[in-house]
Amino acid sequence: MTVALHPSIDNGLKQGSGSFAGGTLVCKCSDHPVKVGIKGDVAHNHACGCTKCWKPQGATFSVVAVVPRQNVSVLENGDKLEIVDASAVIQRYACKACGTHMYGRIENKGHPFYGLDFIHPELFQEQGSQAPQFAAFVSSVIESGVKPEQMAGIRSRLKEIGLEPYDCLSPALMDAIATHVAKAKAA
Ligand SMILES: N[C@@H](CCC(=O)N[C@@H](CS)C(=O)NCC(=O)O)C(=O)O
Ligand SMILES: [Zn+2]
Ligand SMILES: [Zn+2]
Repeated sequence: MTVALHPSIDNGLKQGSGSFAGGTLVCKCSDHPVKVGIKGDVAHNHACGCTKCWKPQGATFSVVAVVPRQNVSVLENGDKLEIVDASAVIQRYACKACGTHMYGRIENKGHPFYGLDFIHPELFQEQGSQAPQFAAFVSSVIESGVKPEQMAGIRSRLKEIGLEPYDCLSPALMDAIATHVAKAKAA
């Protein structure tokens, strides 16, 4: 049996249209779902193995991407949202009823990713947003109960579907973070 990573990638990556104009993220509630509007396409979409990012039932990885925070607006039933952990760097707004994380926001203006919100593209009603580009925090899945001996199979399945596995973020994002830190130190 192949390793289950996440339902939206287990049958292979679905490439984005390249011209996704944005759409609406909808939580899992059948009654009064939370709806969040997103303008434009997502960026840096990736699978994340960390314990903090929301995953659907049975998934080993989260699929998460960023959008400019000004492109995010709560459209309906925002009273159902609560911050999962106010002390986390990323404040994740989840539906109190179904637990789905609708967006994550960084309030620390000095953070390298300040200005970007984290969202889960699988919650779009619409098709065509950017496909995942890589897998991050892969070793962290062990913290959720994956056995270390399963890791070789997980990494090889990620590579097979075209997601290079990293145990932190991708080199491009790690370089962007380090560049931000170096500039802040020099200032
Ligand atoms: N090994 C840790 C890693 C957590 C972590 O650092 N997650 C990254 C990727 S989402 C992060 O930026 N977290 C900031 C936050 O969760 O606020 C875990 O799995 O809990
Ligand atoms: Zn809900
Ligand atoms: Zn994560």
